[in-house]
Amino acid sequence: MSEIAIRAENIVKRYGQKRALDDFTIHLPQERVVGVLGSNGAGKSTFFRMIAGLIQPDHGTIDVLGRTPGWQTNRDIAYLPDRARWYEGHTVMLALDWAEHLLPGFERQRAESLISFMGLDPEMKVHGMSRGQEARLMLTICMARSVPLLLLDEPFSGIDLLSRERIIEAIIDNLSDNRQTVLISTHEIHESESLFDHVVFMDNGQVLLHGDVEMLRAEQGSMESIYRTLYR
Ligand SMILES: Nc1ncnc2c1ncn2[C@@H]1O[C@H](COP(=O)(O)OP(=O)(O)OP(=O)(O)O)[C@@H](O)[C@H]1O
Repeated sequence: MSEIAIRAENIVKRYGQKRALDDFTIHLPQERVVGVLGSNGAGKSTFFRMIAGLIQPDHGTIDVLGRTPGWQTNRDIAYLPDRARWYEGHTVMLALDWAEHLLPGFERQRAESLISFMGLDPEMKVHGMSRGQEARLMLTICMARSVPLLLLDEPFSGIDLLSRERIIEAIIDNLSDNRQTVLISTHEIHESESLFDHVVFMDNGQVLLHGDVEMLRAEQGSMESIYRTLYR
């Protein structure tokens, strides 16, 4: 039995009347690639923000790598948020300089080879980038960090099919030589299905189903067909 990376017990998180997480309980294994799946508003980003220590539960407990999330745990987490902020005038290279100075575990050489794999021009200005180029840069900055936990919130949203495939290839390549736990939230189940070792299906702030992909596949079919059945 593998170790637990994230342990959430009976979490409630409210925004006004809305319960973004509602008695949410999950234990996620270490050193696996976990797909966090669910329709719009299911609570995926709320869960990720809580793991990153950006928001606190109103009720329940969460521990991440054995500790309560907060500024102390953040050096062990590379978080790809659903939106980016860049410095005015930064180029791709300057963004890497910034990351190298500020982000614990950032490996410059790995970042540079990912930049070329992702087809990004190092001199390109970050403010003029397309959504797909920006997503590739954000992902590069996350994946170049040698940290135990990677949180990728919607890394494929708004990205064309070929870029998506390239990103998935980069994630798989990057993982083979790393002992990281990776959480990926996505709606793009069809293309990303091959990535996951473990999946969590969420709805209305709760867990509908979760488990080891091989086992679920043997019992119930592809993740895509399970998704279609669950959210019909
Ligand atoms: N800061 C906020 N203020 C008010 N409501 C919020 C806030 N953040 C999330 N919510 C609400 O909580 C619920 C869960 O949102 P969340 O962003 O976690 O879902 P999600 O599964 O990531 O959705 P999506 O796939 O659309 O990104 C939604 O109903 C959303 O409107």
